Amino acid sequence: DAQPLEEITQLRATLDEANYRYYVLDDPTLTDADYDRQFQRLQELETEHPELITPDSPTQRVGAAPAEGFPSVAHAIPMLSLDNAFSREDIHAFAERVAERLECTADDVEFTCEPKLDGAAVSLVYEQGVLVSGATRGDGRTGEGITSNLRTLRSVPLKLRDSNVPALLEVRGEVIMRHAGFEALNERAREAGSKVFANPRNAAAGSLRQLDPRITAKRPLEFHAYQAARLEPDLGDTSHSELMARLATLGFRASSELKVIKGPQAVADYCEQLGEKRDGLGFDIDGVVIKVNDLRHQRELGFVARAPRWAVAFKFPAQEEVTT
Ligand SMILES: Cc1c[n+]2nc(N)[nH]c2nc1OC(C)C
Repeated sequence: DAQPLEEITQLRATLDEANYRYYVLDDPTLTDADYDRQFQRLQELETEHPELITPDSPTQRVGAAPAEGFPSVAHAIPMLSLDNAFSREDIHAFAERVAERLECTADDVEFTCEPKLDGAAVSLVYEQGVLVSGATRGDGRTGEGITSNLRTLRSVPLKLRDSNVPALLEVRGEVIMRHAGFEALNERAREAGSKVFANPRNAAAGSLRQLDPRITAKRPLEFHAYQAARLEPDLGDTSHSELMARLATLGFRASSELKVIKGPQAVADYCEQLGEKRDGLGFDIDGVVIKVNDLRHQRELGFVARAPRWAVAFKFPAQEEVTT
């Protein structure tokens, strides 16, 4: 086999693209049979030429070694919680507070609105475009290092897609389990007499904290990005919506429901509309995250002790728990 590296490189590119289209864009190109055939060919070549194996190869997603425990990981920037809003009045009050500090009117403030997914928040760190660390939120300042488990999620890129990758990128987002995957998992658990999960959020968090990545790999988990916490070199004075578009080109799922909206009235309308769509989404959300879009304004507004001044979560009434 004269040029194994050439065929290996081609197979990796094809499989990465197929992964991205299937698990990030929900728009598959390769058939499963085609994918499996090329995946097995790549495994064959890597077995014959182990010196050509790289950690970001699609064959390296699922490690075999169960972890003894998870190391503590200090978040470079704390993963804070959000203040809550429960009514149109609360949204207006938030917008007024922001406008006052920005010395403008509330109707001139540009917000982004996006669904607040009800899953497990995680942080992913990429250096020179390669995934080097993944951690749970933990207490906001320190989380658990679960890199091997997060590598098994097909919606977590092992290497960033774009040609000009940032030197450093920290992406934060939510790992969720869709209702269909949750029901199927609990059905299998009941049949096997093993642990049944109370809700998809617990199922996602529990699946991420499995010591054996081969178990995590079998769980129907998806990563949805919601913030670029660190980016070097940074994109200069940009906005949250532009950063999310950049994350999408780098290979992450970004919310299709993200909207740039001006003024509190239209924000409240978005919240009402999303509330009506809530039951048909196929996964749990517990509200809308409303952010000031302009990153300079976010920096000006900063944080109060435990939550940013520039963001608030609009919460929907708690849904009656599905008794499984
Ligand atoms: C805690 C959190 C949670 N979420 N969820 C979304 N969609 N965006 C978002 N942003 C967050 O925090 C940023 C405002 C930093």
